[in-house]
Amino acid sequence: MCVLKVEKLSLNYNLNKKEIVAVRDVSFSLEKGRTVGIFGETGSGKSSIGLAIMGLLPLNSSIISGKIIYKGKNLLNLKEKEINQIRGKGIFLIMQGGRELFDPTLSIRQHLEEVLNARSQMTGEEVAVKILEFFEILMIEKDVLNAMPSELSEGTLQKILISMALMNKPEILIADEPTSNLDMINQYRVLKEIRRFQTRHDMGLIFITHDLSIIANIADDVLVMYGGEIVEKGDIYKVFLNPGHPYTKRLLAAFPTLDNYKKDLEFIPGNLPAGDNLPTGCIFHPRCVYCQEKCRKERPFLSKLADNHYVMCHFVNEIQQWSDNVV
Ligand SMILES: Nc1ncnc2c1ncn2[C@@H]1O[C@H](COP(=O)(O)OP(=O)(O)OP(=O)(O)O)[C@@H](O)[C@H]1O
Repeated sequence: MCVLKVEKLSLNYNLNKKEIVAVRDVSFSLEKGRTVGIFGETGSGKSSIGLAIMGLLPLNSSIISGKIIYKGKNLLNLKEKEINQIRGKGIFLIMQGGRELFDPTLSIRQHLEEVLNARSQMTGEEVAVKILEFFEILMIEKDVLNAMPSELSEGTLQKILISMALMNKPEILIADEPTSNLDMINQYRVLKEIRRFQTRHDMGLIFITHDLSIIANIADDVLVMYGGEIVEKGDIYKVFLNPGHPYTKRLLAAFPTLDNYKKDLEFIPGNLPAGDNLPTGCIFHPRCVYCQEKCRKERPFLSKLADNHYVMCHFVNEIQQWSDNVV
């Protein structure tokens, strides 16, 4: 069952009188109990999508077009009071940058009690038991409860944010780089716990990251973003095993594995285009080894490569046949 549908979302930022294109024509849907992984380099528009869903975009942003449908309503048309009722229990966002999200004058215990008391009828004792359950699973020391945010590391704060999110039992969790400050062991624990929780509560998960290995580990479907656009999307196995877009192909070729250990890794020359100076035609054409005249002039649209596998490239079928040693 579909729990969230994003349709042709486009949004810009205005900075020093310049229009910065952050997201262009992004569409996807999230099913109950499933995970959509949003992958992209820094600045490719991932966080802006999460903020748009939550109605938390900054004042210098503007939605150019699109819809975000949740329980039959377009979230983009809701008043602040209405969207406030959805935030937390309906859709919960774990944002990047843990420390700023905590009130420096409140202890961790006060933060967590606030979350649990606001959302349930639990007694003080039940709240304490619940908090300690999550702490144990996520390997957080009990003493942390009485600490102030300034006394804790970024990694611990990140794990506390994740506990807060899961305690809320949201229908949809948007996790924006939730494990970026954690070491491998903690990352593994947190991902495992999120997945366990997801299965138990049938939670829809949107997982935003620039780490391909995490996407491979957690996502059912993946959106590969480049310069604000989805250049490839679909079933994780199809995209990873048979990438259709030249950008995805290069990314996966640059992914370190034991097989290519110590070999020169492939890289993509050039940089992500600036949002106020997007290339004409295909957004990836200045960096594409397969670039043709048409790519410089015409913007491609997502076309179907297979069931639940779409690629935004004029020459997707030809590239599959062209010599692989170009990549
Ligand atoms: N408040 C803002 N004002 C102006 N431009 C912004 C603002 N927030 C984001 N941008 C620009 O919008 C584009 C998309 O940014 P966004 O943060 O959504 O990307 P991202 O893929 O999430 O990056 P990261 O992984 O670094 O968080 C970038 O060009 C970014 O510089």
